[in-house]
Amino acid sequence: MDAAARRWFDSRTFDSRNFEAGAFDVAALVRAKRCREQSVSVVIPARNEAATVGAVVRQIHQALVGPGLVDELLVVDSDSVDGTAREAEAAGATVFAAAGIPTGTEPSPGKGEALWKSLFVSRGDLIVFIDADLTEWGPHFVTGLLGPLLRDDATLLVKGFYDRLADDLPGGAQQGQPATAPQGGRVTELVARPLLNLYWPQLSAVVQPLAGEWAIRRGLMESLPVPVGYGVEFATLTDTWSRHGLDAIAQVDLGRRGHRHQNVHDLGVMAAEILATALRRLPGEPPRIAGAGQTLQQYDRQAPEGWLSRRVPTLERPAARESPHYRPFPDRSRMDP
Ligand SMILES: O=c1ccn([C@@H]2O[C@H](COP(=O)(O)OP(=O)(O)O[C@H]3O[C@H](CO)[C@@H](O)[C@H](O)[C@H]3O)[C@@H](O)[C@H]2O)c(=O)[nH]1
Ligand SMILES: O=C(O)[C@H](O)COP(=O)(O)O
Repeated sequence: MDAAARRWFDSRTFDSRNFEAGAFDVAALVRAKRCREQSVSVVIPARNEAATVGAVVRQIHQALVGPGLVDELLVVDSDSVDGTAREAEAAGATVFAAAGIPTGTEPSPGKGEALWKSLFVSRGDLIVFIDADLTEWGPHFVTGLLGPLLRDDATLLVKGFYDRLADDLPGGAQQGQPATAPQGGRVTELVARPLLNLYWPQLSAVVQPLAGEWAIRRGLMESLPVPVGYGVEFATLTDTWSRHGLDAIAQVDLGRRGHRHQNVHDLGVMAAEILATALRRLPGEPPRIAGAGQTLQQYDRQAPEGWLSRRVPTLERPAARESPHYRPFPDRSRMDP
């Protein structure tokens, strides 16, 4: 392993269960938050997650909003056509439709778009992103991610990591038996990790570079360009490293994580988005993405004429703080009790 990556792993990896006794405890985090005059937003991007978003919101609401750790709990509804917004609201979230958030830009579908737009409607100094499709997880995801940010001002970005459950893949849990090996994270293992090892070896010790559970200081997030699609995690990680160095990043072991798996054709589109995000960031003249590269052709016997033509979103939003629609300073008066 790259020596810098190894040193980083040894010094910047934490465990949400035993990070210095009490440091992940809700009461201790609330004290640290108040002492540092920080406010916290939890943002959950959700596209057609009616089946799971309610439980995710409810658990965070019950465990962390009441005690005062999370100041606002937002769901950004990313063009859902199911009852996502209704479920999220009933569980206690404030819901914004991504397409309705005024940013002066033409709406574009995608997860990155939802995260970028959340900056325009949230107020926290610290922002925690949590996926809406989680099936095995807990509120310690949020406390774990906040711990390093509330402990050390030099930490700007915290990535979660975990064993990724994949019950239906080889090595996954079968018939009630625990998994022999976590086999989840196909795009992570087949695309993101090889890319990082080849071109960003300093980041090769980030255990889950694509984790959808991460926390970031607003001052950093508002300064970064954001791919509208699934490139958002890869971009945030590599851009934070190139602008602020390795020690601005920390990672936290959150245990185990289960989520809804996408099929391999859908993951193909995600992989293409991550490749486009990475190619754009390679040193030197960025290779042009040909017009036709914006679609991915996938063979499918059932499709008309045998081929699916999938759009690959490669658009990136400029740093939010460059937008005249962006309010740069959180309105703390509305957040502190
Ligand atoms: O257009 C979209 C697509 C997804 N989502 C939401 O984003 C989250 C993650 O999306 P998902 O389709 O579940 O992604 P995964 O297959 O789980 O992909 C992994 O890898 C992605 C690429 O890095 C990350 O963005 C994900 O968070 C991470 O879990 C979920 O809450 C989705 O509802 C949106 O809000 N808008
Ligand atoms: O992060 C990933 O690699 C994708 O979310 C795919 O995950 P899965 O293989 O566990 O479905």
